[in-house]
Amino acid sequence: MRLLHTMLRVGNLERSLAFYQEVLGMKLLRRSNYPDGRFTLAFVGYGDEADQTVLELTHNWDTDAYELGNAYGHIAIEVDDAYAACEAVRAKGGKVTREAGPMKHGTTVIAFVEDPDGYKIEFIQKGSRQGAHD
Ligand SMILES: C[C@@H](O)C(=O)SC[C@H](NC(=O)CC[C@H](N)C(=O)O)C(=O)NCC(=O)O
Ligand code: NI
Repeated sequence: MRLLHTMLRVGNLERSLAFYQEVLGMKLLRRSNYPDGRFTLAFVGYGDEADQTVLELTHNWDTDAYELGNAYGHIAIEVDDAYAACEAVRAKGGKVTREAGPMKHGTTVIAFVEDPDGYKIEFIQKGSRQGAHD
């Protein structure tokens, strides 16, 4: 078995596709409209679904916003340099909600940004994990 995708409901698909492609550098892998169900699915990621876990952005045509609640955590992306990744996101108009640096109570270098719907996305700096727990 392997992880195939994480599904996120988004309020505005074009806005989300612009963010995931232009700000986070993902590729639009496929997109399908389901007129009978009045929704569109768009799969985005850093490589083919045959060997990479991807995001499934779900746009319900009649819903333009969601309550994310307090249970959702984040999606994590590995980056070479979390500090530089945050600067790049800012330069492209993205929102950094937690600056890069060692995580609280641990050593892994992380940062958080938010997507247009408010979903948190974690940057984890490659090779920064030293602690046994993190
Ligand atoms: C290792 C990396 O993938 C993490 O996500 S750890 C990030 C860390 N998580 C927590 O603290 C979880 C417990 C917390 N009470 C919760 O429910 O979110 C985190 O968010 N650290 C914050 C920071 O600023 O370092
Ligand atoms: Ni995490």
